[in-house]
Amino acid sequence: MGGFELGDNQYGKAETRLVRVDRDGDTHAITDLNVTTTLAGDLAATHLTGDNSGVLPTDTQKNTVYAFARDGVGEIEDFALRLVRHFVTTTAEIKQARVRIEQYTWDRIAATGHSFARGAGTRTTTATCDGESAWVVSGVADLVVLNTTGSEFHGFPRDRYTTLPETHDRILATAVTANWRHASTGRDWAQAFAGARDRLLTAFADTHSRSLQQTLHAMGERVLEGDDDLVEVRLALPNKHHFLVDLAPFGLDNPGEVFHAADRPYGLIEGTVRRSDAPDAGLAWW
Ligand SMILES: O=c1[nH]c(=O)c2[nH]c(=O)[nH]c2[nH]1
Repeated sequence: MGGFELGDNQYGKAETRLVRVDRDGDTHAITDLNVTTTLAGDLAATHLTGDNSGVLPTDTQKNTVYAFARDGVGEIEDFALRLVRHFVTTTAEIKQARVRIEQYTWDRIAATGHSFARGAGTRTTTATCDGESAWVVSGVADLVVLNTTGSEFHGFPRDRYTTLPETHDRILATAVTANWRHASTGRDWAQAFAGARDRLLTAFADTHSRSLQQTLHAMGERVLEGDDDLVEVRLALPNKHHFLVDLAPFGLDNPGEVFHAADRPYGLIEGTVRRSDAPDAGLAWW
């Protein structure tokens, strides 16, 4: 029986979610990245003896991504190059570095200089029938939107477990799931969808938000206001938290530019807006 030997190995920080905001007066730009760093080199010691003297922590790799973003990101190729060159030149044992970056592209929502949508979302519908009547619900899922300003959250109750600071200016981001109930079963569905989606986007963008709940209601009202055939809209809005990264440990300030786009947990805000004289929903929501 032979012995064992250490084979290929590498390590790093997967999926550091970085959002950078560049503010030029009232016109903002966002760079939204998913960054994975991978390092390899003379790392036998940690595997065989637990000697970590050559192991640049994955936490440090994540911090480096955020700290480098303080100087601006630019093209992702340049940002990735800056990082790999840094990693192979600062820790002697690290001989190879790989930085993979996914960049999520956002479109501007025309209403403001600080509102963005990531993709068009997914169009959805549910039709139901009980043998006599039929109902149609249409909607959109995964319509990801973000405001870089125009969002506050304060005035909430505090108890011994409350740590959340009051904020008068935060990033507000959500992935909209919205479903609207039609009164009729025959109409120009494509036009109705385009209109409702557009009104969701503009209401999100031009509502100065004091809570996501308030924004939800404004979006629901806007959907109904623009289309007499729509009688009820149900919305589910995850609050996709963006936390300002503390760059002070690296001697850097962070005036609202570099954010950690957190994945979980998230606030989940749900609500319905309906016309006071909406007809009975029947099986519409079944
Ligand atoms: O818009 C918000 N609504 C909340 O209910 C809430 N709760 C929280 O922690 N942050 C926020 N933000």
